[in-house]
Amino acid sequence: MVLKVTEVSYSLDRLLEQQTEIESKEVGLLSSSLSRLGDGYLAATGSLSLRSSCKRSASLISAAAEPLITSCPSSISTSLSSCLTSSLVLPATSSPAKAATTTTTTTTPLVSSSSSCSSHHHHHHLHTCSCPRPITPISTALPKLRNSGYKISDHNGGHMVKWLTAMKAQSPPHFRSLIGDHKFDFFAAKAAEYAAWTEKHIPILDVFEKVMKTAKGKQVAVFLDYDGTLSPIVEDPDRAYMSDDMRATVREVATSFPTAIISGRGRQKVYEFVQLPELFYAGSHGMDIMGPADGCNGFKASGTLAKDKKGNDIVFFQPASEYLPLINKVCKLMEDNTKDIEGAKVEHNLFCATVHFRRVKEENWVRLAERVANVMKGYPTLSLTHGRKVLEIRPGIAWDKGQAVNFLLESLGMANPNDVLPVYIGDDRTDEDAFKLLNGMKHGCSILVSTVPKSTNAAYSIRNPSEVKQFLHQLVQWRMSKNPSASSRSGSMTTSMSNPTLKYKRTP
Ligand SMILES: O=P(O)(O)OC[C@H]1O[C@H](O[C@H]2O[C@H](CO)[C@@H](O)[C@H](O)[C@H]2O)[C@H](O)[C@@H](O)[C@@H]1O
Repeated sequence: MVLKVTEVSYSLDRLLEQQTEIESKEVGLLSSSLSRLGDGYLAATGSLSLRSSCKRSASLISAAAEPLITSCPSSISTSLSSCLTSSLVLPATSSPAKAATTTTTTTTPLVSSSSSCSSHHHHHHLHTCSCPRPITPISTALPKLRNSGYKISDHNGGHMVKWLTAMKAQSPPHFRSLIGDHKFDFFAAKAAEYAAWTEKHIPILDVFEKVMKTAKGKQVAVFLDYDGTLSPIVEDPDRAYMSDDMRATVREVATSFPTAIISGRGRQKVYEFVQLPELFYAGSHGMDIMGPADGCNGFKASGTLAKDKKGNDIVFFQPASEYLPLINKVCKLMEDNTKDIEGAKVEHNLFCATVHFRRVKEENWVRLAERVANVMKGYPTLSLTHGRKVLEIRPGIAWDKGQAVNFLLESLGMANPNDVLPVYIGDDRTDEDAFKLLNGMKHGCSILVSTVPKSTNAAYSIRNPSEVKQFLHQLVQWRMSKNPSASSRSGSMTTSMSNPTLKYKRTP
């Protein structure tokens, strides 16, 4: 009996998205357990090669595999279940994951049977033969947006409904409400969809060497989104911590390449999470850029010079500074107007305000969006965008993450497209502006973080923060192999940017 790794991995990812309590260490552990198995199969007949040292991980893997287990005949399901839950269980001996049946895509159905196979008619049977088995169309399983009776009536209404529908589609599949073969088919079809999507947005880890060959003779610059890229998505935005491992990796990246974090969050908040003074930070979707005045990896940015509270020299650029009083006002209004909606949260991101839907019951989403639209009506100089279960209010100026990357490249003296290879990794709609910028350049490596197919401008894909860490690590290794003394520059980056004094004035 075989289970496809991508199936378990996919349902695990969905499950992890729903968990708020998992430490990122465990997430990494789980993901790497599965990714070590490649795109092959978990053979439950002999030994599974999943290993871990954490009981909670085991039960999570077990839960992730639950939809598959319930599709098996009970004898197999019991042994698989006990395999998965007996806390690791499994000798790291041979690699059944790389069984002869292994393929790199999942377009082949997870289970199959010979043409004479009678098990097609067995309701809870996991097939082991090779005839194709029909897959239930996913659309029947996708949840629909429920209308609470409110109407979104402002000029942005059309977009708003589209965004809410997109948000809904991002919700983890409700596999617990599917039964038997439907669960099985749902995950099989989803995995096949993802595999087809990765043909257009190739997994960067699969083509790392090839892509890095194009970096020969060029300066690589690294731009990283924060939420969903360096830290896993969690329910409470105040608890979106990055792991110590990830921090150490990002620090290494910054000692090897000019590096910036480009986030929708307020810059101060993202700095509190990352705590690395040697980087550039662009908060509020790029409207609040700051970095060490003595540069990053030998590259210095131009901009307004200032000092932080500790007296260190910093350089900053705030193209929307005059909007600050307005954003303060709208943020307050938004809070007052949404406080009766359970789970709604307004996050003040300095030059942007973010309204969170994640902890709001889906039947109240339209109601919340209506409140946002009503407040927005009074402020035509502001604009509205959407992200992962958020609506974001921002200054209506032509400035976005793409512009911020462009600004940083120019101010770091890296504007010549022949000499530079920018790498940008992000997971959200607002990262698309940066992907577009890179695509318009001569060289550029745009990478979307996603475990599900998404419409994107990114050329490459990567599954989750754990894989991002792996990619960044490979990048550092690549740099070291080209220039073993590269990391020695790190010692010079001593500027501390904690609690910097901000000056809200337009910079030249
Ligand atoms: O540009 P980013 O660094 O990705 O920031 C975009 C938004 O990220 C945060 O929200 C997202 O992550 C939260 C924590 O995991 C999650 O609860 C939320 O649903 C996501 O949308 C942040 O809280 C927002 O302020 C940022 O704008």
